[in-house]
Amino acid sequence: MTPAARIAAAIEIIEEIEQGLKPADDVVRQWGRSHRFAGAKDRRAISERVYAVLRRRGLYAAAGNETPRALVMADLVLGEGQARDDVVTLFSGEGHAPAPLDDDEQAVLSTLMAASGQDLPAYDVPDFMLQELTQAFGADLDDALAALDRPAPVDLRVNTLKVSREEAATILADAGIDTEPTPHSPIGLRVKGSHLITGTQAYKQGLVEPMDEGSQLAALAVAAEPGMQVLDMCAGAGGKTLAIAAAMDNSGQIYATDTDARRLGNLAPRMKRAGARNIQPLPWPQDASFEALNGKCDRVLLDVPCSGSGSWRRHPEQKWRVTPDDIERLTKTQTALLRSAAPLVKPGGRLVYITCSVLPAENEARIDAFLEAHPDFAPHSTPTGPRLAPHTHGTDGFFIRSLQRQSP
Ligand SMILES: C[S@@+](CC[C@H](N)C(=O)[O-])C[C@H]1O[C@@H](n2cnc3c(N)ncnc32)[C@H](O)[C@@H]1O
Repeated sequence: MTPAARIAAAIEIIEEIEQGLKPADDVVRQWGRSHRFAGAKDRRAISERVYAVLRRRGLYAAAGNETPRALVMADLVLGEGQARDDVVTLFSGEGHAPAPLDDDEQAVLSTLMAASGQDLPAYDVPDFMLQELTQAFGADLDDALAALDRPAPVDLRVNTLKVSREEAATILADAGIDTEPTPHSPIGLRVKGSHLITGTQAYKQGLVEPMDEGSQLAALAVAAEPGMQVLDMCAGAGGKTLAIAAAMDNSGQIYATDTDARRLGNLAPRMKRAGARNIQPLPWPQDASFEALNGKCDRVLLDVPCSGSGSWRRHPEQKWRVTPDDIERLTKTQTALLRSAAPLVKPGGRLVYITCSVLPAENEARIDAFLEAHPDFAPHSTPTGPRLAPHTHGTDGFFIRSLQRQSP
């Protein structure tokens, strides 16, 4: 593909992402599948362009405007320092190049050429989030936001039901994939270079699963032990459920449930691949109550739905999709989930609340309110502390609080 055809492809992909219906990585992947003529280098270049735009979308939109074509022009000018004539040449309309710039776009290009650092907003985040982010990071705000804007590494969770971390690293190395141990998680490997992990035998045989190191640490913070009764109330497709099953060495019981039956349906094949035998998928009850588990659970995991603001490295499009109304709706759900989880924990057991958000409204504020209303729960320390973030741990942003139910 020519450079101009790659630009046209990036614009097409960004147009679909901007509709807000699908995660950006799904759109990029589907484009690759339906354009087989694009080689690996083309696909990489197109994907890099798309993500460069998504990571600086706020700044680019402020500097020019927010049509996908203008956002890509902004990346060429402000991200790469391309000259005006070169941009006009790329938008030639010839062959597979994007259509020529119209008069309005020529004007946007002039504005972009004149834009200087001082004209641009200091931070590429929605205004309504800035106060929360400042509260969360204080003097580290610049470092934290810069780290949330950088691409994330590919981390793998080693399935210790089948192999040790060292064995998995050797098997991957034999397949041409070099890794290094993750610095904080004892069950993680960080992949060096770019590889399609889901195509490897190690993945197909259930030896490794792609999982951010922060997510691994969050699952380990549940501190589930063999023989325990565990409820994973927001199991989704079971990423953390499977990590907990391995920590329990397949002994005891994990009930995995979710309001989204389709996502939960993806757990069964993953359990099979992982050789996890102590997980019981549980349909979400119509009355949203789990009376049979009242006071019986050693651990209840609440990996609650959240803004995803800790995962902007992987899902930069989320930054501009979440609205203040979403945050309000999410915090209500988080409060309701905490309330319904509390009675399920047995005395001496723990409720573990996890978000992949860095916003205090979804984190500290929820826990403070919960503890105020539930004096029978008290904070229990976790090895990493409550906050993980890219600038401090090299992980996605996570909030993890373990709350122990006191014996009467
Ligand atoms: C952060 S995701 C869970 C990810 C999963 N634990 C993992 O490790 O892959 C949050 C999950 O909460 C579920 N959810 C959304 N609203 C819910 C509700 N009111 N009650 C329970 N689960 C809910 C979503 O369907 C979603 O699967």
